[in-house]
Amino acid sequence: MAKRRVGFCLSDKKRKRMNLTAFADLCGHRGIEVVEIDLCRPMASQGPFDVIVHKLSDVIVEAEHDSQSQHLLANFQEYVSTHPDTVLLDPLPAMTQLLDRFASYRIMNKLQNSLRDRCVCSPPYLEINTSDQSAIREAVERKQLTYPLICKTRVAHGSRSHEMSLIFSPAGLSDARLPCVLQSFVNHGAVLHKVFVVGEAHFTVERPSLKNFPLGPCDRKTIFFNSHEVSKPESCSHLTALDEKTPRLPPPSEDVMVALVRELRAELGMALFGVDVIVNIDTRTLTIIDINIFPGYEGVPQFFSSLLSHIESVLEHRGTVPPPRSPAALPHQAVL
Ligand SMILES: Nc1ncnc2c1ncn2[C@@H]1O[C@H](COP(=O)(O)OP(=O)(O)OP(=O)(O)O)[C@@H](O)[C@H]1O
Ligand SMILES: O=P(O)(O)O[C@H]1[C@H](O)[C@@H](O)[C@H](OP(=O)(O)O)[C@@H](OP(=O)(O)O)[C@H]1O
Ligand SMILES: [Mg+2]
Repeated sequence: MAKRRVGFCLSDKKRKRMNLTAFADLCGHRGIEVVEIDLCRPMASQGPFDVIVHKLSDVIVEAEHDSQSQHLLANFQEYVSTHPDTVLLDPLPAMTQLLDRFASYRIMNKLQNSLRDRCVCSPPYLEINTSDQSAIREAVERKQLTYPLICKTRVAHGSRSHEMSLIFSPAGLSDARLPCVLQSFVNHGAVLHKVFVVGEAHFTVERPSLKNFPLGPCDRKTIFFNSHEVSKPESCSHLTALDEKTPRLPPPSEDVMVALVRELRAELGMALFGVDVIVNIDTRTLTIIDINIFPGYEGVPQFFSSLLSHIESVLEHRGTVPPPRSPAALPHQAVL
């Protein structure tokens, strides 16, 4: 059989972090050649590719204002449109929607409707595009968002997207940096469950997370933080330190996780993504707070073998994959 070629299009940081060289060795033993794609050179001269695995989130975000990134992206898109048989992990429109929290929160909201009987939800939120303080206060009340609120940048990926804040009162709303989402903070005992999906497989790891806060407005100053300081495996922050008396909740049931991943996989039409969930300490409801494109899979020793199996399965079933559900049917959400 002719050698199959899989191109990888990753940032230097991502390539090193995932140890692509080690993965290429593993693939070599199965007759699959791994090629590192250089987006600065025409892609056609580096092909052909049976599959391309990529994380172009930084390039897509930069291409909004940077002509060099626009050229890199155009090079990629040109190859994709002229080689329709090449399978993309993942399709560009599917992953691009997750770059925008306005879009990904609509997906989370939709998911909570389809998984209602499984007691899965996502916290109420607002899309904020205006600096009109009275309009924001009014919308927070109308939508019955509860304080504290967590404020997240509209752009969901890249180095600037992890700067967040906790807002404790209507007066603190002026600290929100636009455009952003405001989301009700849910007490969850400082435990984050990161679900990492690779094709048909998924793995859950526990991470530190923000500690509990008293419910309701108070005159505390806004807390600014970087999400990577609180929810990486090595994170050790005063914002995650729980009172020792706080009881630990049992982990979410695997049945519910399976249902959640199945629904999300179909909804997104993606194979490499992560979903972050917490368990509400008052209602025990499984609460979705974030969906990530091609995450780090830290703490998942099966990542390489699962990725290889998925690539082999894609190669085997090429041309017979059902199309993803249309992203058009998302509920309307007022933007402020
Ligand atoms: N609604 C919420 N209620 C309680 N805690 C939350 C909520 N949303 C986020 N958090 C906390 O803030 C952290 C960062 O949130 P989020 O996952 O949305 O950020 P991110 O920058 O997109 O993270 P990632 O690195 O996974 O992409 C979470 O790990 C969790 O500790
Ligand atoms: O595996 P987890 O802990 O979920 O962390 C991921 C974050 O969720 C992603 O947001 C990071 O991607 P960006 O650097 O594109 O934001 C992603 O960066 P990476 O693409 O360099 O792996 C990871 O930091
Ligand atoms: Mg994220």
